[in-house]
Amino acid sequence: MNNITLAPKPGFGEVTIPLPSSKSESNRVLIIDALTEGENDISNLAEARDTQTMIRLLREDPEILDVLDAGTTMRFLTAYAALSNRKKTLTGTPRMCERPIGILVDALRNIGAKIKYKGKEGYPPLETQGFSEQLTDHVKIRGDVSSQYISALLMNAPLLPKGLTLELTGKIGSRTYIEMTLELMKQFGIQYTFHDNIINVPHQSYKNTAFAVESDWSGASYWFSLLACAEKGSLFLKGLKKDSLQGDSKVVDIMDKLGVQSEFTNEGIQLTKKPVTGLQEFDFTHCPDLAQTVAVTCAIIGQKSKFTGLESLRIKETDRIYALQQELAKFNAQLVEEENEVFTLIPSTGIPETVTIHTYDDHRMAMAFMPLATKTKVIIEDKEVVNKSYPSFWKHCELVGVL
Ligand SMILES: O=C(O)C1=C[C@@H](OP(=O)(O)O)[C@@H](O)[C@H](O)C1
Ligand SMILES: C=C(OP(=O)(O)O)C(=O)O
Repeated sequence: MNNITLAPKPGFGEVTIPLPSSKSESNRVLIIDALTEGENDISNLAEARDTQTMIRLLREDPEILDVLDAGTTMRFLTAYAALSNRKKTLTGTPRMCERPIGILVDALRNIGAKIKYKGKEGYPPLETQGFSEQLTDHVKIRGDVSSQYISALLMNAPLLPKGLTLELTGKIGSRTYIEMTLELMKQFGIQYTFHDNIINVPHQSYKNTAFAVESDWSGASYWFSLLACAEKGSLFLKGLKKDSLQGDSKVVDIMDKLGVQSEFTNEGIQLTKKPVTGLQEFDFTHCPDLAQTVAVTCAIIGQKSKFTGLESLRIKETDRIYALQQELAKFNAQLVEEENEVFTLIPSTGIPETVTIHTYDDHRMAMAFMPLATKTKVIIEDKEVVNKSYPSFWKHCELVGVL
């Protein structure tokens, strides 16, 4: 494994970070593009491996779709292949084959798709075996496991002969990602309604359009965190917009409490330091990808806080709760489960001279712990892990001098 060593760097001057494009937006517009007749003018697609994998699999159209470790690619391509009557095998990394997909497969089978598991029931690998007749236009689906199942169904819904009504049951998690899907569909000409827990998409066609993918707010979060942890500095993050499709733009409000002030300009967002405000409570139900960033920030800046909405973290690239607990402990911070799904983040009581961070095949573990370099020497195991969403991450670290 290829380690990377970050030099202690308490502060920096005024630095501009170019930022990558959003893989979530990219992977949606790629599926929508595949479902549109004619040509869309799509620009600024993400360099993320998850997106490059999606592009390659759609272009080369192989019999075996190996998505590697990309959750959206797995879920979106499963629904796409199943409902467009393509016979494909979908597989991925060993971890991908531990990430559940049964809720999506059950919904697709209810609609009329034939799907067979090739290993364990409810998990990849699986085979889509054809779709000849739509059996129903009303499907109930749990909203509390992964919104990606819902997004996957929604994007295909307009092309179903009878359209589709989804009734979401239970708590709805990652709702902002469902809204992102619907808003993008709308930009490509689709009409829908979403009231309470019912989403209705009538049968209709996607319209050709021009679309430029936005910069990635999840990737931006690490720079907010770096500034929160630094003694001094200011950062300009290019390409972020105030009215974003991405729920992770919530990082602006979260980091405002943790000592980072944001000011939007036409080109992006200017970050400066400000005082931290008291004991904090953070709910990650609709922005789960920010949890690691915020946990590490609080641990470093000495901010005790309460975390909820972490349920989906256990089925992501790794069990992110376990991974956080292990790695935070290396600099004497803790993420303690108090009662059912309520956690307390207890900040560091002392940072050792060198900390080595294990990344558990999870890009966000590597990136979230980078700001620890404001306090000490940090060795991050497996530098390539960031390629999943942010291949230029280490290059951007050079701009602030932690590398
Ligand atoms: O739809 C998407 O683009 C995503 C949805 C979220 O997953 P869940 O819906 O499984 O929480 C998020 O964690 C993931 O990084 C990207
Ligand atoms: C959870 C993530 O991705 P996915 O589920 O698409 O693999 C992520 O990028 O943090």
